[in-house]
Amino acid sequence: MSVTMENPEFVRNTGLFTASNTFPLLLVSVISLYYVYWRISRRRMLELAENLPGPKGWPILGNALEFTGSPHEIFMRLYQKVDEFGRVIKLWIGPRLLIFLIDPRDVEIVLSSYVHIDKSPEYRFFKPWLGDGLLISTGQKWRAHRKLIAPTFHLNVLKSFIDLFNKNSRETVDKLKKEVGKEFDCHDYMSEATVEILLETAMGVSKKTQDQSGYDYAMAVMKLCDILHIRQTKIWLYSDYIFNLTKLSKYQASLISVIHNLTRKVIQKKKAYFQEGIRGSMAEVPEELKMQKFDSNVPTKTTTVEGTSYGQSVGLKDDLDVDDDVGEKKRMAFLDLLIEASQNGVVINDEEIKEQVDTIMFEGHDTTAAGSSFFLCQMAAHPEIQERVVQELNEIFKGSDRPATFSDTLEMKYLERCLLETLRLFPPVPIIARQLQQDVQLASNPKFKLPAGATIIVAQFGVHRLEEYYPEPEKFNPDNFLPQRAAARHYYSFIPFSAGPRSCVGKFKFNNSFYSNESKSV
Ligand code: HEM
Repeated sequence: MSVTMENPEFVRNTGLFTASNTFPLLLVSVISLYYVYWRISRRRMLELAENLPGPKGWPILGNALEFTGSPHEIFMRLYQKVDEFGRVIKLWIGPRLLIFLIDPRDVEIVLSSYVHIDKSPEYRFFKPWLGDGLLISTGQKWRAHRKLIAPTFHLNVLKSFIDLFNKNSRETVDKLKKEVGKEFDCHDYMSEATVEILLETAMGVSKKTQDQSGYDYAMAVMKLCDILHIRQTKIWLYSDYIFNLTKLSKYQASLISVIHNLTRKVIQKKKAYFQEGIRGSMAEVPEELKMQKFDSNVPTKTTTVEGTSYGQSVGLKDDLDVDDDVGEKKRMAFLDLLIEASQNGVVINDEEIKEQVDTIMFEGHDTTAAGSSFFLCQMAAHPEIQERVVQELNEIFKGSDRPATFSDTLEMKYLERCLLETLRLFPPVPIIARQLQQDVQLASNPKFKLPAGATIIVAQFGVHRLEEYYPEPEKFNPDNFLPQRAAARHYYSFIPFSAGPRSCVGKFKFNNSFYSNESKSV
C-alpha cells in the first residue's frame, strides 16, 4: 500500500482529518484569512501608525501585555513611556490602535475640533448607568442637549446658590470636627458634601427629603467606577457576553440600582414641585446664613478680576455655548430647566432627563470630591502654603464668622492659585479619549499623522508635567498660576476640564473674560 494522502485507507488509519483535528486547522485558516483581510482593510491606518513612536508589540496581541496589573500600575507604566518615546506614543491592543498625546500643540488640534468630538468605545461601559447622557452621547443629540444644559451652569446661576454653598460647607466642617487629631479619609466627607450640594443646587431638592444619604450614593458610585476601570483595562472583559458571566456584572447591577434609585426619586420629587408651580431649590437656608444680609452689592454680571490667574490665561478655543448678551438674563437651574423643556417634548423626554440627571450627579460630584480632597491633602503636606491661605482668609473676614459672599471669593486669589495648582498636579480626570473620524496632521512633528479610526488619549497628567511650562513640575507651586505666568503659557498646557467644544460644562469660572472670547456655538 502506498503511503499517500490520496489513499483513504491511510487517511482513516492515521486519523489525519478527524473532527478533532479539522477544527484547529479550520480555526487557524479563518484567523489567518481574517488577519490578511484586516491588514488590507486597515492598510492606511497601519502605514500611518508605522511612523509613530511606541514600544514593539507581539503578533496579534500587540502591546496588550502592557495592560496587566492594577489600573494604577497600568497608568504609571504607560506614563513612564514618555521618557522612552516622547510626546506621541502608539500602542496596539490587538487590532485597536491607541495614541497618547501630551504636547499642547497636538492636544489643541484634537480638542479644539468640532469633528473629533466622538468619545472612544470604552465609554460605552458607562451606558447601563448613564445611558446616552452628555458625557457619552454624540451627534445631534449631544449638540441639542449641550446647548440646553451648558447655560444652567453659567456663573449667574452659580451665584444664586451661594447660600446653599455656605450652609453645606458649614455642615461639612461640623462633621469634620469629630476627626480632629485623628487620621481619616477626607475623600469620604468631600464625596458626601459634593453629592448633597448637587442635590440642593442643580437638582433643587432638599437633601433632608431624600431617604438615601449622599454618602451611600457616593460610595456606590466609587465602587461602580472601580468596576468600570477594571473593564477598561482588562481586554477580556470588553465583551458584554463574557462580562455578563462574571460576578462583577451582578455586583455592577446592584450598584446601579442604588444609584438609579436616588436619581429616580429626585426627578419624581422635582416634578411634583413643578406641578404645584414651585420653581427653584426647595432646600432651606437658615436666616443667619442668607447672603443678601452681608453682600447687598452682589454683582449680577461677572467682572474681570485682576490677579485671578486662570482668568488671565483665557484663550479663544473654548465654547461653553454661552452668548455674551444672555449674561444679564435670569437663568434657570439645571433640573428646573430640563423639566420645563420636556413639557413640549421636543428637545428632551423623560428618559433623557433621567440620563442627564445621572450624568450631572456623577460628573458633578466625583470630580469635585477628588479635586477638593487632593487640595486638602496638599494643604496638609505644605503647612507653610496652608498658612498663607489662612492669612488671606483672615484678611478678608477680619475675624468675623459671617458666611462668604461672592465678592469675597474674588479676593481669594492665593487660594485660587492653590486650587489650580492642585488641578495641575492631580487632575481628577487624568486622561480623556476620543475616537478619530479623520486623519489628523500633528503640529509637533510634520512626519506624524494620526490615522482615522485610532483612539486618541489626551493625557492631562503628562501635559501638566511638561518642564518647559512648569519648572520643577513635580513641586506644588501655586505661583505657577501667577497671572503673568499663566498668560504666557500655551492655553492647552493646562486642561483639567478638557478644552474646546466638548470641555466640561461645570468648569472653573471666575470672570467674564473667561466667556467673552468664546465665539462659536454648537
Ligand atoms: C474639579 C471639577 C471638575 C473637573 C476636573 C472636570 C473635568 C472634566 C473633564 C476633563 C471633562 C471631559 C471628559 C471627556 O472628554 O471625557 C468633563 C466633562 C464633563 N463635565 Fe466636568 N469636571 C469637573 C466638574 C464638573 C461639574 C461640577 C459638573 C456639573 C455639575 C461637570 C459636568 C460635566 C459634564 C456634563 C461633562 C460632559 C460634557 C460633554 O461631553 O459635553 N463637571 N469634565
